[in-house]
Amino acid sequence: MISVTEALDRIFALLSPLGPETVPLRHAAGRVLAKDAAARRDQPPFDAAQMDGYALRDADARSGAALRVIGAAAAGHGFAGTVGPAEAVRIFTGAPVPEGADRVVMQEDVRVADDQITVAPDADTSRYIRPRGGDFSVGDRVPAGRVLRPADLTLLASMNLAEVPVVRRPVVAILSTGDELVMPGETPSPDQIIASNAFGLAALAEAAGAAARLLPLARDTAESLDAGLSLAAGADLVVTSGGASVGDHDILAACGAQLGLEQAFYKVAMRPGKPLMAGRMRGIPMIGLPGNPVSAMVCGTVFMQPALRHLGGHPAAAAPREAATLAANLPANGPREHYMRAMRLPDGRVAAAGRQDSSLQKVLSEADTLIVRPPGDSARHAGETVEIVKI
Ligand SMILES: Nc1nc2c(c(=O)[nH]1)N[C@H]1C(S)=C(S)[C@@H](COP(=O)(O)OP(=O)(O)OC[C@H]3O[C@@H](n4cnc5c(N)ncnc54)[C@H](O)[C@@H]3O)O[C@H]1N2
Ligand code: MOO
Repeated sequence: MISVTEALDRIFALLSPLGPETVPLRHAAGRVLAKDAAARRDQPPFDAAQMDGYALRDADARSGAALRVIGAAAAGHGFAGTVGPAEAVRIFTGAPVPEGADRVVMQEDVRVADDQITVAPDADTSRYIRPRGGDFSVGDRVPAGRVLRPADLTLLASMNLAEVPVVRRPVVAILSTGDELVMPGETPSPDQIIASNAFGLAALAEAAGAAARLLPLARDTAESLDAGLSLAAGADLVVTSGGASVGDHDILAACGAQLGLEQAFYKVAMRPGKPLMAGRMRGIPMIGLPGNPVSAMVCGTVFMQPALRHLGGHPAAAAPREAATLAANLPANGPREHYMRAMRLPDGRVAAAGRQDSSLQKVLSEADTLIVRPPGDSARHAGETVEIVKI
C-alpha cells in the first residue's frame, strides 16, 4: 500500500489547473487570478487634498498675511482656476488640488473672516497633498496566481477593472453507489439506509471553491454504475463513494477497468480510507472514496479538497496542518496513518473522541479536528505535541 503523501502526489499528477474565464469583479472573491491584471489609471488620478481646509501657496502659509478665498474645490468638483499669491481655495478631502497651490492647510489651523483667511502661526507644516499615482500608476499589476482577497477586490475596482480573468471553477460530479441507499426524505425499506455522503462531500467541494453536481444514486451493478458515470461527462473531477472494497458487491473495485477506469493507485496506508482509489475514468480524473461516511469525509478532506483547489489554480498542497497539545494519552498507532476524530478544548488542547469507528457520523459531526498519527507512531502522552487538521 502506498502512503498518503504518495497517493496525494499521484492524484495531483492526474490534474492540471483549469483554463481562465472572465467574471465580474463582484463574483471574483476567493478566485485565483489567471492572468496579470494591470491598472487602467493612476490613483489618485490627480494631486488630491488629504484634509478639509484651504489650498494655497506654501510661501503664503508662512507669511501670516490675510489670503483671499477665490473659490472652492470638493471631491468630484474641481476648481478650474489658478491659485495666485495671497489667494486660497476652500478645499475638501479628496478634491483635486487647484493649479498653483502646493499645500493644504487644515481648517483647524485657519482663522476665517468673510472671504479672508489667516493661517495660524503654529499651523501644522505638512502639505496634506496626496500626489497623483501615489497609490498606483497605470500599468501597475496584480500578479496571476493571486487568490483574490477582499482587499484585492478593492484594488482591482479602483484600477477600473470591472471584470477579471480567473481560473475556471472546477465542476465535480459526485456519484454515490450502493443498493442500500435512498435519498433523504424518502422512505427506506427495512434493509436500506439514507445516502448521506454526497451531502458532506458537496459541501467540502464547495468550500474548496468547486461547483458540485450530485448524480443520481447508482446501484451495485456494472450497468447502473456505467449509466451513472456517463452522467459525469463534462465534469473536471469524478468522485465516487462506496463499492471500493473487496466484497462481492463492491462493483467499482471489481469492474473499474471494464467501466473505463485507468487506475493510478488502489489502497492507501491510512485509517480510515484504506480502499481509496484514483485514476482516470473515461479521461476524467477520478477519486473513488470508500463508502463508510467517515472514511469518505476524511478522504474528501485529505484528497478531494486539495485536488479541487489545485484544479482551481491553487498550488498543489496538502490540507494544512498545525501543531496542537494533547489533552489525554493516545495508544500506539498501527501501520496506517490514522486521522483520529478529535475536539479542540477551550484552552486549545485536543482530545480524541472515544470511538473511532469509520461509520460514526455523529462523532464526526461533533469533531472539529483530525489528529494525524504517523504510521507506527508510539503511544503519546497528554501534554505532547501532535499534528492536526482542522475540519
Ligand atoms: N474483507 C474486507 N472488508 C472490508 C475491508 C477490507 O479491507 N477487507 N475494508 C473495510 C473498509 S476499511 C472500508 S472503509 C469499507 C469500504 O467499503 P466500500 O467502499 O466498498 O463501501 P461500501 O461497502 O459500499 O459501504 C461501506 C459502508 O458505508 C455505507 N455507505 C455507503 N455509501 C454510503 C452513502 N453514500 N451514504 C451513507 N452511507 C454509505 C454502507 O452502507 C456501508 O455500511 O469496507 C470495509 N470492508
Ligand atoms: O478505512 Mo475504512 O475507511 O477504515 O473504514
